[in-house]
Amino acid sequence: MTIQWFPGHMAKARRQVTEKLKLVDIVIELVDARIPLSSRNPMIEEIIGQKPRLVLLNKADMADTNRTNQWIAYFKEQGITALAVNAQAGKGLQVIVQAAKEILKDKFDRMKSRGMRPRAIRAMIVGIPNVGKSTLINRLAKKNIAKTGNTPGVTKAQQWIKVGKELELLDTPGILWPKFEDPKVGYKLALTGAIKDTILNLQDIAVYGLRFLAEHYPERLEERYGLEEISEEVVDSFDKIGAKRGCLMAGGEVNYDKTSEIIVRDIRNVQLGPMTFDFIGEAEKDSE
Ligand SMILES: Nc1nc2c(ncn2[C@@H]2O[C@H](COP(=O)(O)OP(=O)(O)OP(=O)(O)O)[C@@H](O)[C@H]2O)c(=O)[nH]1
Repeated sequence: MTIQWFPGHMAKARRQVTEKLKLVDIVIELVDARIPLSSRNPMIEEIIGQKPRLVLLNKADMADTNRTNQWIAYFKEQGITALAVNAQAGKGLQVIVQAAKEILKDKFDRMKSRGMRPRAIRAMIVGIPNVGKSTLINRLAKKNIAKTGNTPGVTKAQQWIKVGKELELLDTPGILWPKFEDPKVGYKLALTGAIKDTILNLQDIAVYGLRFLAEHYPERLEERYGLEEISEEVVDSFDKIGAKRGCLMAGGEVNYDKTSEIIVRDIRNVQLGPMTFDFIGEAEKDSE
């Protein structure tokens, strides 16, 4: 199964990102800390090419901290600096400028040795929908949105946001759409709110979520829904959850759509605790 959303948007977004890449020193790639692999655009390497990059694992407050640390180590092994942040609360943001400076040290040292005037690092944020791009930009911007008309090589004025003295951000982020062939990735995107439920079958998303919980966080199933395990016949578990949460139709039958909605919403809103759906092993399998 290949699901490709908005193929027209995809091509347009890609063109826009490619165009703006010329203006910046570094790309700040925002991924969802709950799905650091599934929330990346699969073409990202190809689109960004040799441009230096900083990866931010956003919504770290909603993810499993141990796994976030494992993912940071994983990116490091690939030669990529990754940081955990919470754009909403403004946590972890102070180190972004420092990390960007370190990544670009050689380039800026070379510029200096050629007698060029020191300037701020220019960056752009890219990421899939709903990953927190606007939240991060607003957090970093405070009130420092500045119009700079004279960016060399562009006719259209770009809006740059000053983040302290040392960093300038393009005010509009690049949107890179997710795309997947593996339905599992789709379920993870749906469970984290990156794609609408309507793209996939809601009951399938809920079943995936329940099975995932049973395998990796069984105690939380028990806590929230009073389930000790997910029965082979998953419908039995739906019956229990639906009955417990009052998702009944006239006649007392459990309403499976309503129950699915509750399960998906609970997972998405962290009612079952912070969790991470992607595992390092899955990344390693992909790169084989
Ligand atoms: N818990 C938590 N929520 C966050 C965080 N960052 C963003 N959010 C929430 O995630 C939702 C989406 O954030 P946006 O900033 O609109 O995401 P975006 O990437 O700009 O989305 P698009 O405009 O669809 O491309 C909002 O409800 C934010 O409040 C975070 O670090 N933690």
